[in-house]
Amino acid sequence: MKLREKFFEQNGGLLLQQQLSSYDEGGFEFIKIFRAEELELATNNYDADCILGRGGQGTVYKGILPNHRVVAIKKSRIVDECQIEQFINEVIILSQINHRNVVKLLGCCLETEVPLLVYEYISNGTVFDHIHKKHEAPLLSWEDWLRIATETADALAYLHSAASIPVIHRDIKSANILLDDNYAAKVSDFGVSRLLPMDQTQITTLVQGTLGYLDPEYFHTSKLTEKSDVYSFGVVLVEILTCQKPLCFERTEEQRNLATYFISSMKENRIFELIENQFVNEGNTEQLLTIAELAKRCLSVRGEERPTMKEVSEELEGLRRERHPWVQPTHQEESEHLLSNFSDLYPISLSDYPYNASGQHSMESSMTMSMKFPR
Ligand SMILES: Nc1ncnc2c1ncn2[C@@H]1O[C@H](COP(=O)(O)OP(=O)(O)OP(=O)(O)O)[C@@H](O)[C@H]1O
Repeated sequence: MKLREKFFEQNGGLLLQQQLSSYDEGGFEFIKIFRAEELELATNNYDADCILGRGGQGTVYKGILPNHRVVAIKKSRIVDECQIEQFINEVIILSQINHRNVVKLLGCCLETEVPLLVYEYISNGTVFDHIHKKHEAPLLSWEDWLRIATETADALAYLHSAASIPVIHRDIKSANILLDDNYAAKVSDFGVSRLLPMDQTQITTLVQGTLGYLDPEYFHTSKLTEKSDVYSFGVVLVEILTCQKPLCFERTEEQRNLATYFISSMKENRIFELIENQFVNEGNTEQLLTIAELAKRCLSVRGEERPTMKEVSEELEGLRRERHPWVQPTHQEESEHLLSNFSDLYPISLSDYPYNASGQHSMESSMTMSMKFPR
């Protein structure tokens, strides 16, 4: 067997072909299979100067194809079975999705030692960088942030209900929302996303996600529903409103987890102490309060009390359409410690959720999880 064919098989090529044909007859047609040489040429042989970023799954390079199209190429880290699964998963999910606020997968390459994914290039970095690296560029206006939040909510509403098979993203965070030339939001990183069969409203899974954004109910029960993305989106909303990181060990214990700190500030009518000054100065305090209320509902401990992403997106869209009475001015700790803190912060009574779908006690499954630390 030729080396290319060996890698193709090793990289899950056959599995991918098989999976794609079982989901959607046309899915694979939109995805180009790149030759290894094409991508080597595009990235000047994966030159370090072309690196756009690094994530849990691997390194992302900027590349230029012979037709001058600029692309982002994700090169998986040393391959193990779990990463191959995440890789195939991302191809399958993204091949089903077509939305202006979801990053487009253009193709993949399987004939190399590690699999490669080729996306449209999104030029303006991540929401995380824009919020937390204010020294590098001025903070966008509140109006821009409201639009970015609305676009993200719209993409999630689409994933949950309008895509051919509902998709739960499972790792919504500001670092996974990219911004294009016009600062339009593009949801990315579908490595741990799940397709939700139509006849199932929840599935039991290994808990995946990023601390600070992770739905406490899902954390305790391992039962995955769309409402976990609603929770994580709520954290992103609070992150935008306050320009603070979801988890920060430099803050006092009661302020460490932004979501809980935000909720307690709401209860004590101290929310304007937390909201970014620039947004307050821009003038629409009523709108900021409405968004804070919406974020609070997204962060409800019980998933069933959270709104759907469709409701969230409609509410945000409604706010955007309102006429504005203002003018827009031109360390890492031990994971066990973290997880026990997380349980303390969200004291859900486990007796409320004693069993998961397979009848096991939910604690059992919440012991096995794949958790990321926010960068
Ligand atoms: N389509 C793209 N266009 C431009 N830059 C991108 C693109 N996709 C990813 N990046 C950059 O590469 C970085 C890492 O990408 P990504 O988060 O998808 O990798 P990952 O390995 O899946 O990470 P994670 O740990 O979140 O799973 C991003 O933070 C971003 O800076």
